[in-house]
Parts: sequence; C-alpha cells; structure tokens
Amino acid sequence: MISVMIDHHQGDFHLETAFEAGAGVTALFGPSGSGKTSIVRIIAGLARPERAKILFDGQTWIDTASGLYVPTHRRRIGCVFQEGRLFPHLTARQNLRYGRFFAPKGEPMLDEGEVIELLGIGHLLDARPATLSGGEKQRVAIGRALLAAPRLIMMDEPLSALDRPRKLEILPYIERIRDIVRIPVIYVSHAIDEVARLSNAVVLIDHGRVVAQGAPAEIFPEVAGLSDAMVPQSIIEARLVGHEDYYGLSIAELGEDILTLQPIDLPVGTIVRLRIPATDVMLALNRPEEISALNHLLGRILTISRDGAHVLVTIDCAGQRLVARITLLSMERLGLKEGLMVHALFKAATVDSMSVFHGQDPNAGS
Ligand SMILES: Nc1ncnc2c1ncn2[C@@H]1O[C@H](COP(=O)(O)OP(=O)(O)OP(=O)(O)O)[C@@H](O)[C@H]1O
Repeated sequence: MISVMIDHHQGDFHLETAFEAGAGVTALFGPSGSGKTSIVRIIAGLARPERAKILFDGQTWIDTASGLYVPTHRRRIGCVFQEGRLFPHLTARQNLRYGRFFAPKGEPMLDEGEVIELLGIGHLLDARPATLSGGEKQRVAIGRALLAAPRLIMMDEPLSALDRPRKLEILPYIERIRDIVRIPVIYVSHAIDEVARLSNAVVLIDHGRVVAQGAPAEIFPEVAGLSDAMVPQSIIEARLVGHEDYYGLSIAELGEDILTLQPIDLPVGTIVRLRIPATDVMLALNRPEEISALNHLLGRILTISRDGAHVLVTIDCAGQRLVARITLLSMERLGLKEGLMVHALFKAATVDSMSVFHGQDPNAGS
C-alpha cells in the first residue's frame, strides 16, 4: 500500500493531491497537464516536493515535515516511460541484465527466464533497440524494470507512443504483470481504453487535485466536463455464457439479460469487463422490435445530469450502472425522469474493450 500526500508548486501550477494505492493496477487518470507525471516524478524521487508525505508499506519515503527523504534507488521502484529509454548500444539481453544490476542482494527476485517468457521476448535477446519495434522495446523495458526486484512499478504513458495494433499487442503483457507477478503498479494514462482494461482502481486527477477515486465502474461514468475529448463510459462486468461460431459472436449474461458481443477469446464462465461509450447508447420507452442493435437492457433511471447541450442518463441495469449521453431534446420528448424504466440499446460493435475481471467472481460458490 502506498499513501501519497503532496502539496507542491511548479510555476503557476499547484499540485495538491492525496490518495492511496493498493495491490493491482491503480491508474492515475486525467487530462493533459493535470499533474500526473509530476506526481510520478515525486514518488520516484526524480523531483523534490515543497511539502509531501509518502509512505510505502509502512516505510516513509518522504516526510518533509521531519526532513526525511529516502533516495530514489532505496525506494526500489521500477519505472517504465513512454519511450522505453533502453541503452541503444546494448542488446535486449544486456538491457535486461542492467536491471538486475540494481536489484539489492538477498531480495527475492524474479527469474530472468520467467520474465523473458512472461513478456514473450526470447527471440529478441540478441537484437539492439534500433532494430526492435516500439512494442518490443517497451516489453524489454518492462522486463528490465521487473528484473530490478521492484516493490512498486510505475508506468507513465507506456503505450502512448504506439499505434493501436502495437498497443493491443502489449496490453496482455501488462495484464500478466497485474495477474501473475502481482507487484503493485501505478499506471499513468489519459487513454480511457487502456485504463478501463487494466486498472482495478482509478485516481482521477484534474488541475493538480484528486477529483475522484474508486473502481473504474464508478469513475468512468463521471468524466464528463474534464475535457472535451473524454466521453463518459460505462464499465460493466458480465459472465461469458457461450460462443456463437456461425455468426462470430460471444454471448454474456448480465442479471436476467443476455448481451451479444464481438468474439471474445476466453472460456465460458469467465467474467469479462465491457466498456461502452455513453454516446453509443440509445434509450427507448418500449422494447424496440426489428432494430439492428443486438443489445437491449431494461433498467431504471437513477440520475439525469446536464452535460453541455446533452444530458447524461444513468441507468441501473441488474445492479450495474450504464450511462447514456443523449440530447436534451430527446430527453424531453421521451419525458425521461428519475425512477422511470427504459430500454437501453447498443450495438455489439460498440463494446470495444474487454478483459478478464481480476477480482473475485461475486457469484462464485454461491
Ligand atoms: N518543471 C516544471 N516547471 C514549471 N511547470 C511545470 C514543470 N513541469 C510541469 N509543469 C506544469 O505542471 C503542470 C502538470 O504537468 P504534468 O506533466 O505533471 O501533467 P500531466 O497530467 O502528466 O500531462 P500529460 O498527460 O500531458 O503528460 C502543467 O501545467 C505543466 O506545464
């Protein structure tokens, strides 16, 4: 568990944050310039704050009140940045071993072979960074960080320099670190798809302050207004119940309802996390017939809030929150109000991010 309290000025910018991060992946998420990198630099010991108290597993790393400051190398943090920062004159293997050089003696360490296997980089070991793709470089950089026996991994926009196919290639490896290596990760990003997929906790940062923190399903419906680019999203967890080979679809259940999804290459019974942009959800008062959208969920309106010229309608669907962003005009025409039952519709194709839920299946064993 890391506990962070920072009060620091840089130029006109005031960083005033407090949050805690436990096991798994905690995302620091927020618009550009909100202060995410500044927080990472202070935690890592790369910048010295005016006032701060940072504790990791009960050990004080910084306490400006008592003048305590643990130097960077003694914090044992594995950092991965946007550009992997590999040494260009060393091979991938030598870069990996450079990480090991920093591992303190007597500490339990990950086995080099296991890390190579975990990250799928066995065939790259003799290559130099110049001949590796962006995604391959990042996998080596992650391996180097892991081999230094870190107690905490911090990743600052590790995928933002990569195109979408490279991103999709590397995400499963970060999931493996989360699920297999189980070192806590602080993950900085302003990409909602990455954060929705990877994180089990989100700290939402805006103008240097923590504006919300919690599970992705609580935070992502609330991002309206932070930046024009951020569309509120629903994060829903559902259980895979089948694969339909002929139509190339997967089927999941959410309460009494069935969801039809693009194919998910995971076994039946797996809990999957689905991300649905609020702009892709339509609402109807009656169950529509003869409509192409395959997914119809019946739910009760919890809240309606103004979002510029639009409204955000939050619906309780089998105990999970689904948000729809519709025009004020549509809301008035339908006479939507809190407590009303509505049908929420969305296409299979809009559900474009999914991953294994890494907590306990709430229904397991019951
Ligand atoms: N060394 C510095 N001196 C003065 N101001 C700085 C310094 N470094 C960053 N800033 C300012 O602090 C604010 C926060 O920057 P920071 O890089 O932490 O944001 P961020 O959320 O990581 O942004 P991005 O997602 O674009 O990387 C910005 O307004 C930035 O201009």
